[in-house]
Amino acid sequence: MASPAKVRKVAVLGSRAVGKSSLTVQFVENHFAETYYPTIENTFTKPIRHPTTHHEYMLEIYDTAGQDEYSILNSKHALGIHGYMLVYSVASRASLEMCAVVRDKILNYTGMEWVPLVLVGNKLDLHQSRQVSTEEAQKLAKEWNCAAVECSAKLNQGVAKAFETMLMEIEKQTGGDSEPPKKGCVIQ
Ligand SMILES: Nc1nc2c(ncn2[C@@H]2O[C@H](COP(=O)(O)OP(=O)(O)OP(=O)(O)O)[C@@H](O)[C@H]2O)c(=O)[nH]1
Repeated sequence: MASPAKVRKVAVLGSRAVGKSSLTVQFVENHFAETYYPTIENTFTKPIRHPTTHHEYMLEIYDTAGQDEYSILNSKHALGIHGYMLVYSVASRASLEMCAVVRDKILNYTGMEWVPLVLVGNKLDLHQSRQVSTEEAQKLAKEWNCAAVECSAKLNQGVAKAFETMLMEIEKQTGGDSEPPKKGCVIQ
């Protein structure tokens, strides 16, 4: 009998209305809704294959309510999480700035200097109203030693790649170990 796929837990974080739910729903259920319903908290699961090792994993995706500078990162955002997708809209500079705030909170909360992280620029289809260039996001990702991707949940462009990149970032670090890194103390 085949051994069960390894579970990898991913939290999707970022400002309100950047498309966290749309991205997740497009990836898991292959559809897109124009109507905006603010998320409270949702969990999704989907099998995924590592693009280079071709090993199969089960992704557990935590779609969160949008964060702002006053949100407190709670244990649900950090406990047992293997990787973080920090989502911004390419049409909103403020939402990119929020990714930096959220990243600081993750590092503070986990006590880590580095965690597997993907900077995800969504709403790539909004060419006319772009406020964040690809180069700027890549530069930031380099500073943070993380990956950067751009996508459109609406057009289903780059969506699967965003999650595959997340898996690769996680596996780069765990090297196949199923436990997320532990350091410092995590207050519950
Ligand atoms: N043009 C465009 N609109 C998008 C895209 N992704 C999401 N949207 C729209 O943006 C709005 C917000 O999308 P959500 O997925 O609900 O955003 P969210 O980040 O989950 O929002 P919160 O739950 O409040 O944090 C909705 O009206 C979506 O239809 C995209 O790729 N392109």
